[in-house]
Amino acid sequence: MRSEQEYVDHLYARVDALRRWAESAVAQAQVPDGNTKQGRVERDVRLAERTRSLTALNSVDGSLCFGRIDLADGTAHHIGRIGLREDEEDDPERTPILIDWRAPAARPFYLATGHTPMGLRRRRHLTTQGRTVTELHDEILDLGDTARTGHEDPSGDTVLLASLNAARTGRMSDIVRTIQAEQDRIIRAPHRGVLVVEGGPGTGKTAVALHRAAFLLYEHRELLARRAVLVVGPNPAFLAYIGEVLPSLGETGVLLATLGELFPGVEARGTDSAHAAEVKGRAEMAEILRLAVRDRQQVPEPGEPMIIPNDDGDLVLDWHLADEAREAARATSLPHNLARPHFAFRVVDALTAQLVERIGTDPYGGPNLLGPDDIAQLGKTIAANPDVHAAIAQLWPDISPQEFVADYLSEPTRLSEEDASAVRRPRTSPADWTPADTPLLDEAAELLGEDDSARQAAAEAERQERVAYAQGVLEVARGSESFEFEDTESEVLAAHDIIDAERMAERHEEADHRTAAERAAADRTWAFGHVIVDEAQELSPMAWRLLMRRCPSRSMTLVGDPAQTSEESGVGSWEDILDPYVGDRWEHTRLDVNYRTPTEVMELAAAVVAAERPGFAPPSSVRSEGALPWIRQVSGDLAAAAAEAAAAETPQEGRLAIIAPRRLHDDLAALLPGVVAGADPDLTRHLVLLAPRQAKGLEFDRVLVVEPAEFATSDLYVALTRATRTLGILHRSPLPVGLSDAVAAGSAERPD
Ligand SMILES: Nc1ncnc2c1ncn2[C@@H]1O[C@H](COP(=O)(O)OP(=O)(O)OP(=O)(O)O)[C@@H](O)[C@H]1O
Repeated sequence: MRSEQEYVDHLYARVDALRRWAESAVAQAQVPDGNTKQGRVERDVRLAERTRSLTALNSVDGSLCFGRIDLADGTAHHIGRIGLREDEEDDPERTPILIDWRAPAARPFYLATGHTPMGLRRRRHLTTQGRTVTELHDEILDLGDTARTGHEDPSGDTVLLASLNAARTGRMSDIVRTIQAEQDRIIRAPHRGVLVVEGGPGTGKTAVALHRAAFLLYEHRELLARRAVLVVGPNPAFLAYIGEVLPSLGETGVLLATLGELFPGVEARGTDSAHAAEVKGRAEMAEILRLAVRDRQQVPEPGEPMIIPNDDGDLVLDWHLADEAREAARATSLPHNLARPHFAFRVVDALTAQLVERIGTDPYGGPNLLGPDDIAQLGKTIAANPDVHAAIAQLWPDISPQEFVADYLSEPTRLSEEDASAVRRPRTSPADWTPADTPLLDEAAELLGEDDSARQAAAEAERQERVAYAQGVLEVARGSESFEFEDTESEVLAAHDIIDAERMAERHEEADHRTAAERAAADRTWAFGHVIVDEAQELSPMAWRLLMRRCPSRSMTLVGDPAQTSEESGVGSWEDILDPYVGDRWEHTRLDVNYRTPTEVMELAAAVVAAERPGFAPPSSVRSEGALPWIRQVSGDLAAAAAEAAAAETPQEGRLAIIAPRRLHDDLAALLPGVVAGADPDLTRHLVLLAPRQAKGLEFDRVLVVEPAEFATSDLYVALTRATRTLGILHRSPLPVGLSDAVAAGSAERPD
């Protein structure tokens, strides 16, 4: 133990020295090398890299080193959260003193067995508290080796079980010390495309997905630090629950978001009925919206032309003229807003021709009397006529995605009356956007085209200002001549002239210090380097369209469990989800061991699904609590009985969740001091009140399920599998069949 403590002390001394260095390096990196663009870019890259190193160094305090492998050749490596080498001054060879858990050399720590020792003699787990080594657990992998350390762990899973038995904190922690072999294979899977990780409750899908993100960031740092990784989770409480895992592994280039947060500028906090969410999520919505956009490209009715007053004579915008302009604009295949100038151009052109024809016709049949200059002048007047603009805006309006979707939802088309009335929503404030609207907004943005002309114009004006300033400084202004971009000669001259001025102007540009993840969050068209989707079974076809747009490389990890699907719009099969995007070029993996739920609880939960799906195979639990779940029938006030049971169950350490139908929440919250009913539960409290769907992905030491007959089967399965220790059920209505059968079979206790 002493020599391990000395080794760990040495590692921390190195971390402290590196941290001091990184702190001053970050300060230095803020100053650019020279004032060139190259200098600034290098400064930004250095700053990002050093800030990342500092974050990683700061994150390791407390559990820097957790393992050691002794090889058959007599060498040993310590394994930790980061890689460390000796200081160059002390050791010119810079010998590695700690191996990053993600490095290939660390792999045997996770994979070696007595059967396949991978060159190892021994595997050691170090447990530390702060910087102090408190326990050692050794596994002998070379069975012929008779040397003993006195720290042998014959079962080999003491450290794993200690971590599984630890009281929960309301925040998920990393599993880097105890990643199991089947999980390690997924975390490090070399597959570059879509990897599906399927597994029952508690099999570590979320943990594995997050560690895979950390691994990929290590393996492909160059690309992923620039493009960022997106992690999509089902709701904000879940994101808060998993939010500390990647920072604890020293990773920051990750954006955690719910579907409702993936359309920048819109906060989708509203809720839909199950029916409305299902309709909005259907694949057909893409075509329906496409046609709805076409509906916004209108023409006057035949025989009912628009008459536009004009100084040189009224203009007649009739069906024929508008239809030709519309066909020409549509033929560009550009999105609606980007095709609009083509429509406008055609209309103005045709109206000009109309006027030229009317004014300039030679009564004696000769050629038109107007010359090119007259015609150009007429065209300019028409193009500047506000009534012409208004007519064009009426026929082919410039629309934002928000306006368009709000309009569509206020008068839905191409849906059955039943579906239309489920989604119909009067145009009100933006606070009404729901997560199921986000993919519709995204689809609309694609169909309409990014209307960033105002932003571009502002940026261009700013750039021109900087250029003008720089030009003044450089004294390259050409007398009184101002830049005219209308004729080629001045354009060539202007372009030539401003090259130096532009370089100069760049020096005045503000550098963008945001991280890739921050920039990605604000940019709808950002292409992420890798996308991880948790609870992937819940997403609708329309949501998949959005996510696939965010990941053109199709480098994705999708984790989920079809048996836990609760959303009506969720896509049932991986084939159905993926076929439209990657055909059959995706890989499927399974996790079959449940690390969360004790055997007794899992058995009861599995009975609920098996009642509907005979032959259902649940994951097998890695441990047992020795206590059967209890089920109690209440004849009086259910909320009062639940509050009483909760008070008796609330642990000193760890967390208790009451999972109850929403209709009981207000009554329960009134009876339980400090408990809040609401959409955004605080999971760090000792007692948490949740509706079944809010419990998705979460876990608690103890769980109390109230009135299970009111839950859909998949929701009940989720609720029953949240407990790491004990489960109790209270009900007034008769139990669902699966549960009553399980009680009859002796899988639960029935206390009086
Ligand atoms: N190798 C491991 N070492 C320690 N703990 C682990 C390991 N694998 C999983 N766990 C723990 O098991 C619990 C369940 O893991 P996780 O939430 O990732 O499962 P899941 O498959 O996503 O479950 P669900 O489908 O119910 O959301 C977590 O507390 C996690 O930390």
